[in-house]
Amino acid sequence: MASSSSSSLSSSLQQQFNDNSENNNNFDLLPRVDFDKTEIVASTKWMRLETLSYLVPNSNNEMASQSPQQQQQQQPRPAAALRKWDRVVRTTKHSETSVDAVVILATLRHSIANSNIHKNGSNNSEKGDEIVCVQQYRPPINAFTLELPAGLIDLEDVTTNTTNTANGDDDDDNDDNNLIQTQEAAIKSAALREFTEETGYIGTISSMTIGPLTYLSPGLTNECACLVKLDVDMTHEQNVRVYNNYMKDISSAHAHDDGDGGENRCANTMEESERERELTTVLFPKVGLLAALQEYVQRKNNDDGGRRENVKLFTGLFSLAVGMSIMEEEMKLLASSSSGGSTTAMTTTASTNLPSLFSPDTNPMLAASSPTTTATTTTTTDFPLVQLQFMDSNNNNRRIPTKSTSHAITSALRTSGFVLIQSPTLFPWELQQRALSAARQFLESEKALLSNKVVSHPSDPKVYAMLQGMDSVCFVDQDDGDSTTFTTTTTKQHDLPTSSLAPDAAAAAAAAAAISASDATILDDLKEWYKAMRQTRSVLLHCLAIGLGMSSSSSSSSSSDDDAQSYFNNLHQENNDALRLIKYHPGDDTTGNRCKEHSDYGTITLLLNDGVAGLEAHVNGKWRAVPYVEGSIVVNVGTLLSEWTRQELKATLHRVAGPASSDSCNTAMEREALMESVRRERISMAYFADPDVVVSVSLSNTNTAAMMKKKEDGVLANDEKSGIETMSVSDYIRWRSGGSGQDRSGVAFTSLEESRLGEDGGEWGEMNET
Ligand SMILES: O=C(O)CCC(=O)C(=O)O
Ligand SMILES: [Fe+2]
Repeated sequence: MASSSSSSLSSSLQQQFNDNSENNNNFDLLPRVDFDKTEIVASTKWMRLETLSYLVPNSNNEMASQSPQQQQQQQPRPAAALRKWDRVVRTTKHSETSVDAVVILATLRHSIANSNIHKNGSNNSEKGDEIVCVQQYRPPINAFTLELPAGLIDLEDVTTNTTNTANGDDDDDNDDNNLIQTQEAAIKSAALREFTEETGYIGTISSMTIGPLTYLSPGLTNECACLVKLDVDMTHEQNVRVYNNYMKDISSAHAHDDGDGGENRCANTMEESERERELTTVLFPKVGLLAALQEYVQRKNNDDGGRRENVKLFTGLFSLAVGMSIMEEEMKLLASSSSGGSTTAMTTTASTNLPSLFSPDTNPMLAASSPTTTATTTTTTDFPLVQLQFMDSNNNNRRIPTKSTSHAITSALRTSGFVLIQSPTLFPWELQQRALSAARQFLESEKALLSNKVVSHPSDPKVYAMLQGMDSVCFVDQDDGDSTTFTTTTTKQHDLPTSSLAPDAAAAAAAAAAISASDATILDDLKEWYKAMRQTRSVLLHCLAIGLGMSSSSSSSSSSDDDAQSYFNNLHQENNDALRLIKYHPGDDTTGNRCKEHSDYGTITLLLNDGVAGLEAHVNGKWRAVPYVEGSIVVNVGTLLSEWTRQELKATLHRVAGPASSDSCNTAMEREALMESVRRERISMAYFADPDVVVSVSLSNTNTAAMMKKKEDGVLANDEKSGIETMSVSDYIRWRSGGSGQDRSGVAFTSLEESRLGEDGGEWGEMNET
C-alpha cells in the first residue's frame, strides 16, 4: 500500500527507525515506534499504560506520483511526522513479540470414541462432535462471556521448556531452531494445562495444531495469542467422567426448569481464581454452532429458569462460528446440487444470512432486548432450513416464535409443504441421537417384537411401532387395522371415544412392562423425544397462526400472542399426536419403495431420521430429495391442515425411495447413491400431530368428499345431498387409517388412489399403509 514511502524517508531517519525498533527491523515501509520515547503513564501488578511515540511518513502518494525532477524542485518538507498512541501492555509479557496467551479450540471427539466403543463401553456412537466453551464473569464488561478456553503463558512454561531443549550448541541456526522449539513446547504445555484447569477435560494432541501469533485488540494492546487446536479423546476415562457429570448437570437443569442446557462447574479441578470467575464449561454442537450460540445467549439474557445472566460473546468464538456456518452452507449447497437437486433453484444462500448477524436491530446477540426480525433460512427454496428463534419474553418459559421465523416456516409450507427446522433448545442434537438409538433398540428388542407393539408392514420392507398419549406416553398395540371394524361399527356417531386415542396409565404400565426394566432408559429417551416433539408442534402451530395472520392484531401485545398461540393449538388439546418409530430393512435391487408415495393425513408431521437418504417430496411435478441436514428435523403438512387453510398450506406427496423410484435419479451416479442408501438400514421417527377428534373439517377435495359420501352411502340411509362437504376429524382419521382409527396405522393414499376410490367406492383392504 505504501510501497514507495521508504523513498521519502531520509536514510538517517530510516536508520533511527531501525535502531529504535525492537522488532519489525526488516519492514522498512512501516511507520516506526521509537521505543526509547515510550512514557509509562501508569502501572499495576498486571498492566502498564504506555504512551508510544511513532513516526508516520508524510504524503507518500503525492511524492510517489512525481517525477524525480519535480521532487527536486519542491521545497524540502519533513519526511515524517511524530505521533502518539496509548497502549496497554501486560506486565507478564517477556518481549515485544512474545506470545501472551493461548486460546484453545478443543473438539470433543465422540467420533473417536466410536471406533473404540468396546474399549470403554461408551455408547455415544451417534453423537456429533462438540466444541468446548467456557462461560465466566468478566468485570471489565460487568457481564458473563462465552469464550474459548484460554490462559496466559507462564514464565514457567518457557523456562521449563528451555532447559529441556537446550543442547549447548552455540550455532546461530540451532539457537533459532531451539527458540522456536522452546516457544512451541511452551505454547503446547500451556494449552494442555490451561485447558484441563478450566474444563476438567484432558486435551490430546492427535490433531494439535498451533496457529500463528494473532492480535486480540491491536488498537488497544499488543496482547497476542496463539490458537491451539486440541482433541478431547472420548475413550479417555477422565474425559468420559467429566462429560457424564456435565450431562447429569444438564438433565437436572432440565428437571428443574424444563429448560435446556446446563453447565459443568468442574469443581474438583478448579483453581480458586476460576471459582471466583464463576467459570463453567458449556458444550456446543460443532455442526450448527452459530445457531446454538445465538440461542444460548438469547436464552441466558432473557430468562433461563428464573436466572438472567447477561452473557456476551468473545469475538474469536463468534468469528469461528460464522466461518463454520459459511462452510456448512457451502457444503449443503454442494450436497443438494449433487443429490438430484440439480433442477432445484437455489436462491437462498449463506451470504444472504450474514447481514442480519451484524445488524444491531436484528441480531439477538448484539441487541438482546430487541426481537429478531430476520430468520436464518438456508438450503434450497423448496426445502429451506429455518433456525427457530424466539422473542424476548418475560412470561416464564414461554417461547414466542419471532415473526421472521413464523413467516419463513409458513412460506415454505405454502410453497413445497416441506421445511427443515433447527432448534438446539427444543430438540438438541444429543437428544436426537439418543432418541434414534432408543428407537433402533426398541424396534430390534425381542420382547417388543414378540409383543404386538412392533409389527411388520404388510407390503413395505419395514417394521414400525407407535407411541401415544399425554401424561403417560406409551406404546400402542398394533393390530392390523381390521378393515371390517369400520363397516360394522359405523353409525351416525362419528366421534371416536377419546380413550382409544389417549391410553390410560394402566395401559402405559403394561406397555412399559413389555420391555424389561433394564430397557427403561429406552422408553425414557423415546418419551423425552415425544415430549420434545409435542412442544415443537405447539411452537410450529403458533408460527403458522402468526404466518397466516390468524392473530387478531399485528401488535406484539400479549393478547395477540395468546391468540396466535392458541389458534391451532386449541384444536389439539386431547393430545392425539402419535410417534411412529420405523426401521427400514436393508434392501437390494429387488426392494420396492421403502415407503410408497403418500400424503400425511393429520395436522403436521415432524420427521427425524438417521441420515440415510431416501426421503423425497413431489414438488412442481418432480420428485426431489429432501436434504438431510445434521441437527435438523423435517416438517411437512398433513391433509387436515391443508384443508383447514383452504389448501394454502400444501400436503405434499412424499415417499422413501427405493430402486422402484429411480425416476428421481438423473444420472447413473445418482442411482448408485440411491442404491447405496437402500442397502443400508434406515431408522426414522415420524411424529404425527393430529387434532382433537371432535373438530369438524370442511373438505374441499372433491375426491375425498365423494369417497366419504360413497362410504357413508353404503352404511347410512342414502342421502346424496347431505354431509358431503363436512365430516368430523374422527371420520376423516378413521377413513384415512383404514378402519378402527385406533391404531393410527397411517394408511396412505396417492392422489390417484383417492380418485380411484372416489369412483368405485374402493376397498379398504387395497390401501397400503405408509
Ligand atoms: O421415514 C420417513 O422418512 C418418512 C415416513 C413417512 O413419510 C410417514 O411415515 O408418513
Ligand atoms: Fe408421511
